[in-house]
Amino acid sequence: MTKPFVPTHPPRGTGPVATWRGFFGERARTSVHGWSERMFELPYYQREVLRFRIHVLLDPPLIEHVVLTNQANYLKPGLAKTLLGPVIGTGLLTADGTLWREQRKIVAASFSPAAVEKVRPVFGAASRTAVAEWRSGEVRDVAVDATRATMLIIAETLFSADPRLTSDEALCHIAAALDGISEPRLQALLGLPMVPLTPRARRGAVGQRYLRATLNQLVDERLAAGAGGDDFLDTLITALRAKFAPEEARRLAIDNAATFYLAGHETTSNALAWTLYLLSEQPHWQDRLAAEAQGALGSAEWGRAPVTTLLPQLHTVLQESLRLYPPAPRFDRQAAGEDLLPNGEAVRPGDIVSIWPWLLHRSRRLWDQPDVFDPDRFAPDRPKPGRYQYLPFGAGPRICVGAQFATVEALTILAHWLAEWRFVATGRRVEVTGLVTMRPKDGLRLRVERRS
Ligand code: HEM
Repeated sequence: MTKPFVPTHPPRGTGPVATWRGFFGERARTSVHGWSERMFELPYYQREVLRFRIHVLLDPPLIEHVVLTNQANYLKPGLAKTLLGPVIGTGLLTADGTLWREQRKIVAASFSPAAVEKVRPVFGAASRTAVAEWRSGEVRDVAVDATRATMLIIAETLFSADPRLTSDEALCHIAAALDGISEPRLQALLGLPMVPLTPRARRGAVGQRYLRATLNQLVDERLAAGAGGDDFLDTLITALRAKFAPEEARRLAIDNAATFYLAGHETTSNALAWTLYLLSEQPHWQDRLAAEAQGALGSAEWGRAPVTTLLPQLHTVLQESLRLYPPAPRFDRQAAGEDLLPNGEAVRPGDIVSIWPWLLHRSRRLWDQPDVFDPDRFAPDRPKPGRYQYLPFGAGPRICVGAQFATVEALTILAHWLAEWRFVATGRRVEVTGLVTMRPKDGLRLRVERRS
């Protein structure tokens, strides 16, 4: 019997956290920092932050009500639109109502299981490119390798590998753009002008301008060439032009190019990094998965059967990793009208409802030993967790449109890497950081050793 492994998580306090702490110090940098123990037990919690009343939903029936049953009343929050608007405009992630529905219909086909199967060879090739320069025995930041691999994959699968999206310069700008997105949130909350005040916010603004300008250029070039190709961007432009007036179609093409470029790589790269961290601490799991991956990659079924079937143990580990470190640790909605939650709490127009996979996935009411790494909880012979209890990809009609893409991509990359390489912890403490997505603080430095 091996000792239960409790992977890293931020310290927890005993009492409620003061609101101001959300704007200064570690909690302002790390959204999952400083939650009190109580929050991992409660089904519901209410707090006021500046002029907003926030309902934190920690019980599956409450979540089902908001994301499914009465979802028409719950929109993407105004604050998120203010912060993300300069980068992703009114693309799929931030749009509501009819504009959202039309865009979802347009992009759904590009992310269907059949479409994802078609791009699996790209995932394999990117996995091999990423390790080409690795030297056995060296210590590397594998979080950076994961980001590069997922970024190349998005650039290749969605934008036919345009070099303006894959250069080192692009990589730096995009990382800064993402990092700077939530920096001016106090200004946004107070309704003040969104002037970048901190160095991080200024770097973010430069990165965001670079991304928008590059995608503007890309879309205009595609439009000038007739957008007759069959990659994601050309398909998107053609479908948008069939539905919207030319100028709106052009703007939505740029908004969605930015949306998919940003939403489509950072989350998956964080999932990869957290999985490698967990495995570096659990060598016996790593050896099991290496054997499974070697068998799958060498079989005639690779490339034909679904990766989830060929890599059942790796799939349980990925699911457990997404439970412990959901790359999107929270997502919110804002009430359009009045409502009554199933627990009897009244919701007023403008209230925020906040859904926290980070808290929900570690709730002591819902999980057995929630802080322990135990991939077997996802084994096929065990009962599946409830639909609204485990939501790394969200739930309801707005569930992540890239969930299948991300799962197949992550499993493919991990299979290639684990089959050939051993990832060894260096003894350095790993900590969590991030406001919008959750990643290892200061990267993930691991020793990589070639398996003989
Ligand atoms: C492990 C990887 C990923 C995770 C954990 C993740 C997580 C999520 C979550 C939680 C949502 C729902 C947010 C909400 O309801 O407010 C979401 C939405 C979305 N995701 Fe992902 N995502 C991942 C990968 C991807 C990929 C690979 C793509 C695209 C290539 C993508 C594109 C999107 C888009 C466009 C939406 C908005 C969908 C809509 O509102 O209709 N994501 N994602």
